Amino acid sequence: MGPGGFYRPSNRSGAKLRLHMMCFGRLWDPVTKYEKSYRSDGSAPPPLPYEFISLAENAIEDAQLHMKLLPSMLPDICVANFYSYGDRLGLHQDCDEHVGGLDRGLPVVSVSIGESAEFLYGHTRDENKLEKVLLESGDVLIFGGKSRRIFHGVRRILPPLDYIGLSQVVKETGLISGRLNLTLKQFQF
Ligand SMILES: O=C(O)CCC(=O)C(=O)O
Ligand SMILES: [Fe+2]
Repeated sequence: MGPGGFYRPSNRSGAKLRLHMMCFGRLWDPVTKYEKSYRSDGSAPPPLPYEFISLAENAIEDAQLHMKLLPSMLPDICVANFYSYGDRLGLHQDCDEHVGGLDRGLPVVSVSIGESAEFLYGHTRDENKLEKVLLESGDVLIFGGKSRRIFHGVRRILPPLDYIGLSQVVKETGLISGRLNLTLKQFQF
């Protein structure tokens, strides 16, 4: 893709991540975190689409019906990750946002579209003690409150489904085979 589109970022060691990424609303990068406004290709992130904001707000409102203690959150950043079959994301915490928001447990809203993923999470880095959940197309995962700093990662993307097995949303958007994840967060606090 051209400037500002999906790219493979590098981590501190210089190794490329096993996924493609782009940001909306605000720039985040594994090395420079939230420090820069422009990518090395000179591009600034496109604004956060209104539809992304309302999706996150609606998801949180729905979750609050079941979990009254879950704080509200107004997203100002979306990290979009695209995983091809064979891609993955190592264990990490999302903790580069403003510490005030982290301490208050402002939730992360994570939307999955396309192929399914094995998502690991827990309060430890020890892979053997982590929980596993299958994230399928259309799933919305929320982690906030005391779980805002959980370790998490994508262990693997499941093999591509045949066309009939793909969800309506994937057929309608013409998404190529793979998994799109939208992670919505509030940086500013
Ligand atoms: O793809 C996912 O489900 C997780 C993405 C993620 O954890 C991140 O971008 O920080
Ligand atoms: Fe994350």
